[in-house]
Amino acid sequence: MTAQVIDGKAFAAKVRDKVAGHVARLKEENGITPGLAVVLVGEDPASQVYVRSKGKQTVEVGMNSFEHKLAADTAEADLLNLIQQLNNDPQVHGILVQLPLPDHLNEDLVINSIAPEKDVDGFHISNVGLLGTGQKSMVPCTPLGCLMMLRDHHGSLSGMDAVVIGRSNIVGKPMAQLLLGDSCTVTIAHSRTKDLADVVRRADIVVAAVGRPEMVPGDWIKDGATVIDVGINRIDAPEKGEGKTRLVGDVHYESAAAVAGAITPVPGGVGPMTIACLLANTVTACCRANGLAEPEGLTA
Ligand SMILES: NC(=O)C1=CN([C@@H]2O[C@H](COP(=O)(O)OP(=O)(O)OC[C@H]3O[C@@H](n4cnc5c(N)ncnc54)[C@H](OP(=O)(O)O)[C@@H]3O)[C@@H](O)[C@H]2O)C=CC1
Ligand SMILES: Nc1nc(=O)c2c([nH]1)NC[C@@H]1CN(c3ccc(C(=O)N[C@@H](CCC(=O)O)C(=O)O)cc3)C=[N+]21
Repeated sequence: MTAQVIDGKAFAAKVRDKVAGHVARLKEENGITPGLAVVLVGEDPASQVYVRSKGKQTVEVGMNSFEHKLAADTAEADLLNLIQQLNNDPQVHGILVQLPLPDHLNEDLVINSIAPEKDVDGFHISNVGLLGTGQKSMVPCTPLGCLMMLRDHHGSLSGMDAVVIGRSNIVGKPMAQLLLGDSCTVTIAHSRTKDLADVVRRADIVVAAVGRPEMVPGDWIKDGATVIDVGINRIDAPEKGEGKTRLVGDVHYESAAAVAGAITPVPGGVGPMTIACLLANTVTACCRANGLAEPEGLTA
């Protein structure tokens, strides 16, 4: 089977259009402009690229973007103070603290200091608990984007065998919760999993979120399975010229695309959906904060 390519870039553009429509209505009918605050600590080049891209897309859909860039050696108390200010600022409906944080900062403490209703990443312990118990929450952007693409492709996911490779708090675990919520039979694999190849071969849906370039080969994929590749790995690309690099996923794309039913590419798959879902979560947060009806089709 040759896989259908799931075009995350095109899907993300549609999600952003919907978001822009809701933003326009909020402005016109309610006089409210949704606002997203992004906090970046330090100068990690990849993080700087993501933050710039988020800011640009936030403005493009008509929302306010507030960027806070702090020095790498910022004291924890100063960061917590800034978050407190943003929590209290009625212009700010969503807060994102870019991860990873420098080592001297306690990531859990920082994330849990964000007001849960403004936690558009869905990383706060309240949101994690709400998601785990099937209650209304803020859903982490990357897994939400994956779920939207899966639902769009399959309609119902009920009864499907899903394998999530990776158990991080930001991707693997919430992804597994969402798939369970849609009645998949879910397996979570990780670095201690025995016979990973055999586990993956049983899956109708494979979500790879590991951070190891091209570690999942095509011969692990069941014929016709749907493959969602979350990995973003920059590797050397001497074929493009000296010192050049390129992005690859956690799945070996060519061999997997030869057997899968559908597959997301890297780049142009999950990545763009992550940012689109961040914007969607910000509109959702804004509507909830103002007691307005939630936008349809933008939440889990
Ligand atoms: N597209 C997007 O929007 C986003 C992409 N990413 C990308 O997704 C990938 C994963 O990110 P993240 O979840 O933060 O990563 P983490 O490093 O936090 O987690 C990686 C997971 O993979 C598991 N793992 C590591 N090695 C193996 C192995 N050999 N076999 C099976 N499992 C293994 C680890 O297991 P264990 O727990 O046992 O150590 C861990 O659970 C990265 O490439 C990241 O860049 C991340 C966020 C957003
Ligand atoms: N608090 C927090 N929330 C996050 O959601 C978060 C984070 N911290 N830290 C880092 C990871 C990573 N992440 C990505 C977002 C978009 C792309 C993306 O748009 N990728 C493009 C390619 C971009 C490029 O060319 O480098 C694509 O896949 O097509 C990738 C990765 C969000 N993360």
